[in-house]
Amino acid sequence: MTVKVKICGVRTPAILETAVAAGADFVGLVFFATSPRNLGLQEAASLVEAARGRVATVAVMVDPDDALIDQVAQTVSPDLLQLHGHETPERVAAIKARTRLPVIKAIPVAVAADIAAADAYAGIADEILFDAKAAPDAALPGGNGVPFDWRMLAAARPPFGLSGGLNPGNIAEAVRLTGAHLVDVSSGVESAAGVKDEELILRFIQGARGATQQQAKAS
Ligand SMILES: O=C(O)c1ccccc1N[C@@H]1O[C@H](COP(=O)(O)O)[C@@H](O)[C@H]1O
Repeated sequence: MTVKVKICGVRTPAILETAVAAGADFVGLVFFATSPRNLGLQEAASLVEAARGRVATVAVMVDPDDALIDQVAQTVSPDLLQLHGHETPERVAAIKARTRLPVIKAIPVAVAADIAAADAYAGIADEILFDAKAAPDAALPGGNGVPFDWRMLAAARPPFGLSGGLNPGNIAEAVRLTGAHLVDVSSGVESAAGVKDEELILRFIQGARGATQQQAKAS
């Protein structure tokens, strides 16, 4: 199994090129006003145009209303959507029907019981992404660079994605321990909030690929 890698919070053409050259499968474009990775619609549309056919683009949104969904779908035209808020299964289904785009649904995890929340999205979300639940006083619902205890994912139904505090130093262990088929990183490949680092992106993707090979040998 080859682990898919998503580099989230891409904001510049140069970092898009780094992610493509390093072999990323997905790049994430964030639409969340208070995030240091937030993008305007036109900036994002330019990045999607440059990415088309080379790496899949994911629009990351948090409890978006229909107006934002329509603006992103029509102006930016990403390949997928990532819903990172409190979207119910019904809302996810409605957004999919409205946009005809595949949806990644983030499930926040703090305690083992949180894993079961994913079940309600079976057959609705195209991908489940287990992410660390943000602290109540956190400014962002995601993208905080904080991991959760991956051992809780023993109760998760594969396939699933993993995010939250991943970085070049822990990605190999994360893949080996969880068996995630998709890994998603933002803070862990940044030199400062919202500033992606080319070297960290390269090392992260190499670490994910290396872990895949070891896992394949062991099975
Ligand atoms: O990255 C952001 O700014 C962001 C804002 C709002 C919702 C989600 C966001 N990012 C997602 O958060 C996780 C974990 O990120 P990190 O690696 O711990 O920094 C990841 O799925 C991002 O797509």
